[in-house]
Amino acid sequence: MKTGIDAISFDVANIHLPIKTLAIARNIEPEKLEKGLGLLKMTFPDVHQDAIVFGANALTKLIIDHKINLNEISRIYVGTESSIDSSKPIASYLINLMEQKFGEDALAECDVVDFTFACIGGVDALQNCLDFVKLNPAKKAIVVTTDFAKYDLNSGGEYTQGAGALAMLITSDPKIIAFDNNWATSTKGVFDFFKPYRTISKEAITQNSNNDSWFDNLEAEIEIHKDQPVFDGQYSNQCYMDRTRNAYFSFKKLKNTTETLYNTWHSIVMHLPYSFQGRRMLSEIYALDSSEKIIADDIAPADYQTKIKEVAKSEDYRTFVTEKLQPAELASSLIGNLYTGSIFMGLLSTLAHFYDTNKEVAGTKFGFLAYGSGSKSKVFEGTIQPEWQSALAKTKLFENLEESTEIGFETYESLHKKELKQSVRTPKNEWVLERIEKDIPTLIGARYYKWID
Ligand SMILES: CC(=O)SCCNC(=O)CCNC(=O)[C@H](O)C(C)(C)COP(=O)(O)OP(=O)(O)OC[C@H]1O[C@@H](n2cnc3c(N)ncnc32)[C@H](O)[C@@H]1OP(=O)(O)O
Repeated sequence: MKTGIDAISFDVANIHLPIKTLAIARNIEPEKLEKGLGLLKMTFPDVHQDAIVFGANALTKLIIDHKINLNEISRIYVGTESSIDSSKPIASYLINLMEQKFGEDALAECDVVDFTFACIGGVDALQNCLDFVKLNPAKKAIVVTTDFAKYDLNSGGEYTQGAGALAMLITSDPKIIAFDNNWATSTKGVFDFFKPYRTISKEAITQNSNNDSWFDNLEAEIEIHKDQPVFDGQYSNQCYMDRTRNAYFSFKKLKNTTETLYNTWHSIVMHLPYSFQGRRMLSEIYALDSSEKIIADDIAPADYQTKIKEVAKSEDYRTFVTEKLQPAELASSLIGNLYTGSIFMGLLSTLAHFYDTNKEVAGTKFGFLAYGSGSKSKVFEGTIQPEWQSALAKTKLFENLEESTEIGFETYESLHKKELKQSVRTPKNEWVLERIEKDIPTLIGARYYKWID
């Protein structure tokens, strides 16, 4: 029996800052960001958008565009690292919004939950849903990945920001891709990137707030949770490389093959926190798994990294990147980081590219290398299904991204600081954040959303 993705929808922030504008404002060479990291545009949420809005929009599109009968949906599992609540999952908000749109009992018997493990939470949700459908072939599940990748102003992560969601229907008769049963995992507990609760004084908050009454009853010190992570960029890259390399070679063992695994994959889809992360991280695996022994067994440790860098610059590796990785990078360059959604956007970008260029890829195998900080990697593979093109006909990824509205640097900074009160774009056919309760004691912090026709 096959299990996999039957349909995909997405919603990304539809305003963006050109990366060149950010580079100039921050005194960074634009070529470093454009040619070194592959960044062109950075999407950013509008005033009325948050992770719940993106998730609800992607889910609503999936249900409407693919005429999904909600009685058939047994699970909605959400991958996210942008939760706004330690108790109530984003999945609970999504159910509430689907009830508003499709009827009070629309998903009354559906199991819903959030999965959090940095950027790999969506892959964890997918793996669970695939297992569920394998056991219950008549049932269907939906995986939603939704995030706002927000970094501090002036930080090394600032140029990798982005925001949006994907929703994927998982069935036992998938039209887009069927996943194989082998999944390899590599895990290690580290602090490369995380979003801890931090202690902050009431004085510091009130000094930075224009709404003092909100803080009147607070203690002198409180714990706050920031959207922005604490991270060590170069260390996070090292963890990414170590985990994916280990998972890749475990995957070879699972498959009991000595063949160069990446040669068996038509396309490679990796977690892309920025467009060129995959190509910068994969050169080591490319060299180690080569039949030509690019890296000799007796190489001195001091020469190892130099050799990997040489491989990354070689003509052979560049050709390999163009053929196998570049299609997944295209959307990332125009969006930025989607955290849990990045790997799935890579899949959609690859398929949308082949769709737009009329390339038939049915029957080919795609390899997936997922990563989440903290840290965990999963390697798995799937086969593209004969009906992938008809299943993607409505998606129009690149046409949609073309319609994004450019914003200037001042607008970006005021959105980042939450100072802007009026949306940049007038919402249409989408969910919006209406208000956050500030007064009723039993509802303080509750978020309310509405659908705008
Ligand atoms: C969240 C996760 O998924 S964990 C894994 C990734 N980590 C993150 O995303 C955390 C947040 N981001 C960050 O910390 C940073 O943005 C990082 C670590 C991703 C990048 O760090 P930076 O210090 O900005 O860049 P770094 O020095 O590593 O690389 C710059 C690249 O541009 C290249 N470059 C620099 N200047 C130029 C130029 N003028 N023209 C062309 N290329 C240039 C460099 O050669 C280098 O590429 P190479 O190593 O392939 O040769």
